[in-house]
This record gives sequence, C-alpha cells and structure tokens, in this order.
Amino acid sequence: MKLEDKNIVLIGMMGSGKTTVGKMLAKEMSLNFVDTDKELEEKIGRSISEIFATDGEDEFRRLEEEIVKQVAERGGQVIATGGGVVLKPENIKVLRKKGIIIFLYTAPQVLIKRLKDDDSRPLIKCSDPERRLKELLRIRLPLYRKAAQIEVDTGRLTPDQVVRVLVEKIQEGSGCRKS
Ligand SMILES: Nc1ncnc2c1ncn2[C@@H]1O[C@H](COP(=O)(O)OP(=O)(O)O)[C@@H](O)[C@H]1O
Ligand SMILES: O=C(O)C1=C[C@@H](OP(=O)(O)O)[C@@H](O)[C@H](O)C1
Ligand SMILES: [Mg+2]
Repeated sequence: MKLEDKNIVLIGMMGSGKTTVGKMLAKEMSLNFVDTDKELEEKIGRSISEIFATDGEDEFRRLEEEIVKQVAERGGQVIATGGGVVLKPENIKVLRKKGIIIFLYTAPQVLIKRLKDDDSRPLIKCSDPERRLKELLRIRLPLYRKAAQIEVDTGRLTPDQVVRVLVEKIQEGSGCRKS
C-alpha cells in the first residue's frame, strides 16, 4: 500500500498533542485530517463532556468504537484519536489495517501543565488531576506501547519539532526520504 493511501494514527494521553500535532502533520504530508472526538461530537450533536455527563463513559466508549470503525475504513488521513482508544482492542485492530500507529508519550507532569486551564476533559475533572493522569497512564502505557510502531517523547519538543521528528520517522519506515 502506498503511503498516501495509508493512515497515520496518533495515540497517547490527553494533552500529548494528538489533535494539535495531527492537524499540522496532515498539512505537512498533504493528507486529510480527522479527529475521532470531533467526528463523534458532530455525529451526535453534543460535546464529549455532555456525553460523559448524561450517558457515562461506557456509552462514550461504545460511540467511539463506532466512529473509529468508520474512520479507519478510509485512507489517506492523519487520525487523531481520543486518549482512551487503546482500551478496546477492536479499535486498534481496525486502525492497524491501513494505519501506521504512533504513540505520543508525554509525562504526567507535562500533561498537567498543558491541561491546567482546560475543562473539556471530563476524566480529569477531579480534586487531584495529576494523580488521575498518573493512574490512567499506568494502565494505558503497556497498551499504547503494544499498539504503536513508532514512539516519540513530546515532553521537550514544540509541536513543530514533533511534526519534524514524525515526518522523519514515517519516511524512514516507508523507505522513502525527501531529498
Ligand atoms: N509539544 C507540545 N508542546 C507544548 N504544548 C503542546 C504540545 N502539544 C500540544 N500542546 C498543547 O497542549 C494542549 C493539548 O493539546 P491537544 O492537541 O488537544 O492534545 P490531545 O489531542 O492529545 O489531547 C493544547 O493547548 C496544545 O496547544
Ligand atoms: O483519555 C481519554 O479517555 C479521553 C481523551 C479525550 O481525547 P484527547 O485525548 O484528545 O484529550 C476524549 O476522547 C475523552 O475526554 C476521553
Ligand atoms: Mg484531542
């Protein structure tokens, strides 16, 4: 399969930069950009926070699985996933069919700084969000690592630098390099 028919799939914790870096990477690689959270919000007509508040996390995960399946069928995209996408093995199975899966690793101490003024992540609306992020990462880290072919630590990199590293790694992996 040619690189332009594949999907570049970004996974990682909330705040790792999947949405921000994904948009920039898509532009850089002339691919379409899709964010599964945004697709879900548009399809359901409610925000992620509203879905969590009214229907709960299990229902969100069910809707997320539906969206992931639809998005993964198409090609030529950079796909920014939600941080919990790895919780359902079926999601990774369908994403892998056309996808190069990239794990954006970011330490909880960095995540908390990036998300401190953000109230759109229902899972960390609690008295000790840093502890919650650590707990979530402990459970998810092996799942992210098992799913991904490429891993980048974003902690000391700007979004622009992350994009540069990713383009390099993707081209290395596909055996083609820009001159
Ligand atoms: N490499 C980075 N360095 C500094 N800030 C970043 C970086 N990547 C993302 N951010 C910031 O962190 C916040 C969360 O980013 P976002 O792309 O929404 O993450 P995700 O989609 O993984 O949850 C945003 O304010 C974004 O500008
Ligand atoms: O980590 C998670 O379980 C979630 C991450 C969010 O997406 P981002 O990773 O883009 O913040 C969003 O899907 C939802 O709030 C649940
Ligand atoms: Mg996002």
